[in-house]
Amino acid sequence: MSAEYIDLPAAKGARGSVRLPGSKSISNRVLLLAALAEGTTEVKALLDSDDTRVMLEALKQLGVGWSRREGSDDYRVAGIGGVFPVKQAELFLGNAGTAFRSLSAACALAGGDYVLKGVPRMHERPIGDLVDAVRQLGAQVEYLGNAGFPPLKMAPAVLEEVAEVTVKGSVSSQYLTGILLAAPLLGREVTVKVDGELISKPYVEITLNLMKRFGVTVQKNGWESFVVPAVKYKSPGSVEVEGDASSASYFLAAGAIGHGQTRVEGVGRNSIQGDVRFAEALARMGAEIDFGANWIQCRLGCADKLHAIDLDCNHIPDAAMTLAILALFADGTTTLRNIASWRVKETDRIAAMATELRKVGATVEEGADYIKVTPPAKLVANAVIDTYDDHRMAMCFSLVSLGGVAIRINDPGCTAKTFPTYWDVFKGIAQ
Ligand SMILES: O=C(O)C1=C[C@@H](OP(=O)(O)O)[C@@H](O)[C@H](O)C1
Ligand SMILES: C=C(OP(=O)(O)O)C(=O)O
Repeated sequence: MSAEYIDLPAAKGARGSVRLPGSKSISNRVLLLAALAEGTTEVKALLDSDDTRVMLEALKQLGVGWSRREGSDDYRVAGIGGVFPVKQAELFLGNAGTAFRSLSAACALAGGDYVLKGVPRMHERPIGDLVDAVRQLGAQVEYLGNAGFPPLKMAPAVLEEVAEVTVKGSVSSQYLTGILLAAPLLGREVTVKVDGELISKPYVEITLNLMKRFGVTVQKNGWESFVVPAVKYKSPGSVEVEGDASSASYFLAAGAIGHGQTRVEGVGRNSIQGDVRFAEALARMGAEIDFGANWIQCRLGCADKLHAIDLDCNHIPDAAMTLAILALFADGTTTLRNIASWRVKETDRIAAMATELRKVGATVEEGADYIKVTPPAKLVANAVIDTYDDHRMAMCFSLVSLGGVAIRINDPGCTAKTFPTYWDVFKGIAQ
């Protein structure tokens, strides 16, 4: 979608069932694991979006063969069983944190000359903690722009026989994920220690779960250290990607805001994604939630308003943005805490959320790591929302229309990062 804006009419409600696109976090991890593994992997229901496209393209440039089954989101990846065969490449990774951080670690240990770059915003997203960690292993990494940020230039690592590496966990969990995913390339046991409090922990659970499916069982000692054995990745044959739990949050919230009943299919009780716990927060706000093995359903039930909540959202940083919108429909002030990482994502999400929520009439207080949202007596109609090239800002603010006011969303095409078909799917549930 290349339109400058989309006008969403005031909707009376929301109802319906949505099949979710594939999980971004699972898709990009599985692609890298399948690439590094011995054997061929059939990857089913991969997310088709900007973030996975840059990952697929980068793997191709690094010499990994893959093909897509025509007319489907199913892929066959021919694992290389070790390090990348192409020893020189310049990779463009857009604004995909999951691709940038994991490929940085893998390329740094892969014995080649690589340059990794992205869009201007990616060059403002920190990566110093990951670079510091791979350097302990002997990686030769240089900053091409500002120290601590992409783009990065890598020369063949002079691998040292160190048995331990320490990574900081307080800015992004993706650095730890990157080191864990790449560690089996070392061919020896290595202990990865976490320095300081680790944020976004459920994403590391996804990493460990998928590494195990590819034959590498990491020994986890609390959240302090992880022992990665000297075992090579082996393809499990086939992997089916779950629906995206962060994308699910918009449709579940729609059911509550729109006083209807909505259902998402593709994630459920058995999900390995931490963002399914968004449903718990929604239940605390008064919505009725039902879980099946592979679906989640939401309705507001007899409550006519949602309850305000005060919640530590560190475990659900992405879906927590949807809670900030739900706060517009609550009976008091909602506080979302421990979300400092919002400031270094697609945009400064705390600032962006505060600015745009004020446009629809909310009273908002922001701090370094929290946001407090007090709803207006009446939502302002016809607000024009800026989205800051942040897919979640666009998807979040679409929900305001379900509260019975028209809204304009600028640059709706930015949802392509994780959900290119979002607007059609959204129109399908808005009444
Ligand atoms: O590992 C992952 O797949 C992700 C981790 C989270 O980032 P942080 O660890 O930087 O919070 C999350 O926000 C991002 O969308 C996906
Ligand atoms: C933070 C996000 O993305 P990334 O994987 O680029 O960090 C996100 O999708 O909300």
